[in-house]
Amino acid sequence: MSEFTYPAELALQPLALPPSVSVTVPGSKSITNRALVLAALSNNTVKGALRSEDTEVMIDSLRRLGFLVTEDWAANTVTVGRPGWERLIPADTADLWVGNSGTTLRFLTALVSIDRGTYRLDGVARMRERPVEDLLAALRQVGVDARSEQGTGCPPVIVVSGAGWKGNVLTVRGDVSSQFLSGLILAAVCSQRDYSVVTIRIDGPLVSVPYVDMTLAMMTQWGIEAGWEGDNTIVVDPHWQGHPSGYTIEPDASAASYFWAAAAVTGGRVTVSGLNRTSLQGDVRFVEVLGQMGCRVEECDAGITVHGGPLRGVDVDMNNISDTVMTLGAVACFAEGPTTIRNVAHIRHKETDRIAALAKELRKLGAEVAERDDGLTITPRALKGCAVDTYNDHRMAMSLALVGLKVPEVVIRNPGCVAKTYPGFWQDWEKLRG
Ligand SMILES: O=C(O)C1=C[C@@H](OP(=O)(O)O)[C@@H](O)[C@H](O)C1
Ligand SMILES: C=C(OP(=O)(O)O)C(=O)O
Repeated sequence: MSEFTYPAELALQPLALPPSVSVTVPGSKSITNRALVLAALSNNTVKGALRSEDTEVMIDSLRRLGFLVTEDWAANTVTVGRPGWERLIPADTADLWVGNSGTTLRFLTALVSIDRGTYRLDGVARMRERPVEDLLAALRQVGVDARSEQGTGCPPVIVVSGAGWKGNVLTVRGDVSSQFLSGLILAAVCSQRDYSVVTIRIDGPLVSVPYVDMTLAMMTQWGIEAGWEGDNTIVVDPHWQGHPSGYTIEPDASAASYFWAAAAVTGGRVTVSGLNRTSLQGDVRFVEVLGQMGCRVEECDAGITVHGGPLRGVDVDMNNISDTVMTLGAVACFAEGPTTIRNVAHIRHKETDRIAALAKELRKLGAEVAERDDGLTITPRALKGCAVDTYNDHRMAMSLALVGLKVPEVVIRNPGCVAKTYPGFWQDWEKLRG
């Protein structure tokens, strides 16, 4: 992302006045990466796309797979398609670099299995610690030779496919990441010519359910019948019924959480435009947690507005909105009474071990934090500014920025890690000054 440069450390200045602003955040990462895959299979244009490291590795990988991609970032529009109709995946061999993008790794591992070919997917050091074995095991059930190159259950991943999936029934575990299931649903679209449905069963609990619902809702928007059958089975009709002519991406609700939370911690008012509760993104419900803490939440045509006020601690199950755990962790430091976050053990497998990282950095800032396997309890104490580490995790950086709105001398180390999903975050954050 050449447009932005970042210092090694960023010293934050607290706000002089509570903000009273309306902001626009970039397109959703999760919707962009799904839409790029669907566009690649159906020759389509994605509008309002997010440009960030996670979407750039997706676009670069699609090119390496032989898809034709035209980018017009002045209009945030990307067009993707196949050069011919003989193959579903144009290149029969490719080496893909997924950086630290979980969605790119998991969606493309599944996608490349639908055609004959040999593919390798690898990423940064942390990506080599992020699990993918449950997805590989599911692909082996339909005759795909899918394995972790070093036997670690993590990337690098090798996928050797004969001629797509043999069979139409798979079972996948869902307790580590929902992205395995979303990848299989996306790939199922073109996986079969011989069956009328593909059935994917979920073995055990499923985390991050709203992301699976997002995948299914997008399939419907793209003319594919896919949906739940009971609580633990997904059925996909692997035949297109037609495609949209162009597809528009919503603003990113996880990115919006930092701005709504800014209103909460400062007692100000912040509107994030372009989002409402009918969003495809579960993270839009983060505002309900702020509502429980004492904020007033207002939804109108322009977007969702949060009005801050005195905050009280809450006890919440965040399994459905786990990308906002760290946002809430920062807000909790400014509430009356403790906040307990539950049922998010799976966030230990993300860009960093997010439970451990959040506990460590909030303690450095002065909060009292009790860590459990599946979450944490944050008890507010007097805070003092210090240099905080971000663990190369964009959400650590953007969440800790909230503390810097109120507490002097907060310094963010490696602020450039925001580029994973929000390269212009620091510029937009300055808009809180009015
Ligand atoms: O499907 C998706 O787009 C995502 C699913 C979630 O991952 P998990 O299912 O691993 O929790 C979320 O954390 C990630 O940022 C995006
Ligand atoms: C966990 C995240 O991303 P991913 O799993 O797609 O790398 C995230 O954006 O917070």
